[in-house]
Amino acid sequence: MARKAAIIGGGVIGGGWAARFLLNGWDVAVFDPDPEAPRKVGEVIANARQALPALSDVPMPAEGKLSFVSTITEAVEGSEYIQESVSERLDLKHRVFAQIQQVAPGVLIGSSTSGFKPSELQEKAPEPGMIFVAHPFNPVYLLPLAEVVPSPKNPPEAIERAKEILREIGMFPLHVRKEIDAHIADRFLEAVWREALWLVKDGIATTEEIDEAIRMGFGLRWGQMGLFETYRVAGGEAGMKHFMAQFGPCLTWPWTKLMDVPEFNDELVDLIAGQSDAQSGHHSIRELERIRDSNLIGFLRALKERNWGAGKVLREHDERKAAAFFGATDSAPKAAPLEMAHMQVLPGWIDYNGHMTESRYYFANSETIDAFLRLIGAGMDYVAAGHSYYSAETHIRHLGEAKLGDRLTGTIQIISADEKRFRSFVRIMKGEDCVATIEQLCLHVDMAAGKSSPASAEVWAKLKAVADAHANLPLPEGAGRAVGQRK
Ligand SMILES: NC(=O)C1=CN([C@@H]2O[C@H](COP(=O)(O)OP(=O)(O)OC[C@H]3O[C@@H](n4cnc5c(N)ncnc54)[C@H](O)[C@@H]3O)[C@@H](O)[C@H]2O)C=CC1
Ligand SMILES: C[N+](C)(C)CC(=O)CC(=O)[O-]
Repeated sequence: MARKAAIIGGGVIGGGWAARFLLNGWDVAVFDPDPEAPRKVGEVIANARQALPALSDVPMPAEGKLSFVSTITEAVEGSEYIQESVSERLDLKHRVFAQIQQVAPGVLIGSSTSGFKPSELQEKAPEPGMIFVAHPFNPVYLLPLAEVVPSPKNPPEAIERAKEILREIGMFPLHVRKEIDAHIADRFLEAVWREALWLVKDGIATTEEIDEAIRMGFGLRWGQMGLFETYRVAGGEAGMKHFMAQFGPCLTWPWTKLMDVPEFNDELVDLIAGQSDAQSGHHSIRELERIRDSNLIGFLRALKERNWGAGKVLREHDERKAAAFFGATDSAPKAAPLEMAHMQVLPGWIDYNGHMTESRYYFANSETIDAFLRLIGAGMDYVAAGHSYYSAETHIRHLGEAKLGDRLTGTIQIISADEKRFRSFVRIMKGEDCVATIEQLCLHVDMAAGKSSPASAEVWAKLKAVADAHANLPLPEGAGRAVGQRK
């Protein structure tokens, strides 16, 4: 049976949490008194369905069941985990915790609060030890960070359990050891935000110029190395000490107005909102969300390729999903092609006919097969130990066109398999359209001996599990075709 999470508060952040749990196979019950909440959450989930699977190189678990309920009691009933994401007001959060704990004693309650300390959230609660901060980042379904902030009242084992649940849904729980207003990351964001407000208010820069200063430079650096590692490199061969010596004196120069906050009034709001409208008002918020998500996917996939930073978290999550895929009987392979690879058509893939060049279809097949090989345990470790699968024969059919920027998905169906070989049928999908099929025979090889050999028992068991499940599928249209054969 699927595990259940309750999401209390279905706004921007609650919707993101709902999507993350749901797409990782949990049932989700959302409670929010706003009658618009189901629509809003639905739109966030629709975006997430386009985005999150594109980060995965193993089949996603079957989506959980989503329900919108009319009471907190219904939401938390049977829930293993509760995430509170109501508006940022302490009195409201206290009321919500009291209602939850009346009916769900002993259940973990993470709060999305951007700034309240856990000891503040726990005041007057019947079970303070079950309430802690789990502060996410928008979009919650793509960004892995969740700052987990306990107070001394939280039993360490409860916090460890919460961190494990967050890992299971692909997040990176950062344990904040000492509670502090606004945790770690929001202190940072607040500092940058205040500085930016000053720059606009003082007429130094527009909202657009500030955004360019971030996204054309240090914003790109931060996404992959953070602050300290970046500055260490900036110190040159002499490293961090040299960097500090060179830039330390700036600390006493007027390089920041941090503690001096601009007066928050209508004039400031109009100034910022007006410039922001001029900068980005030609896009709807949903459009901006989709642009943001697609950029993040490209960026995160590049990091995943390098097994670096947030990309490492994605790989670890894939490993967990792969283990679950062959583990529990209810998540065993199903009689359906497996969605294995996600790609985007890049400029270098386009030929003189203005569409994706033929060699890239072979590449797309390789991406799909390689992901499948990793899934069945025949990834790079297996190769390093001297065994691999080699391609023996391939037949590509071009059925449609892929153009620059198109997002493609590679699915695989195993037509037949034994200990020494498998015959696969890969479909390269552009949305609902199949733009190409690639049929291939792969042979298992002992690389030192240079000849075919039976796969290891573990690899064969997994390959057989998929082949057995796919044996119930009809033979794909086009399988076994020869070049030039009439339909
Ligand atoms: N928006 C952001 O960028 C981030 C916000 N957060 C935090 O997440 C929490 C939620 O923020 P947002 O989603 O941005 O706000 P939001 O305004 O989009 O959503 C808040 C939701 O809470 C609902 N709500 C109000 N009273 C409720 C109650 N008694 N029971 C259930 N739902 C109730 C509202 O109807 C609304 O849909 C806040 O604590 C915020 O600090 C955390 C990370 C980022
Ligand atoms: C602006 N904010 C304080 C609500 C931001 C966050 O809490 C995190 C984020 O997603 O930027």
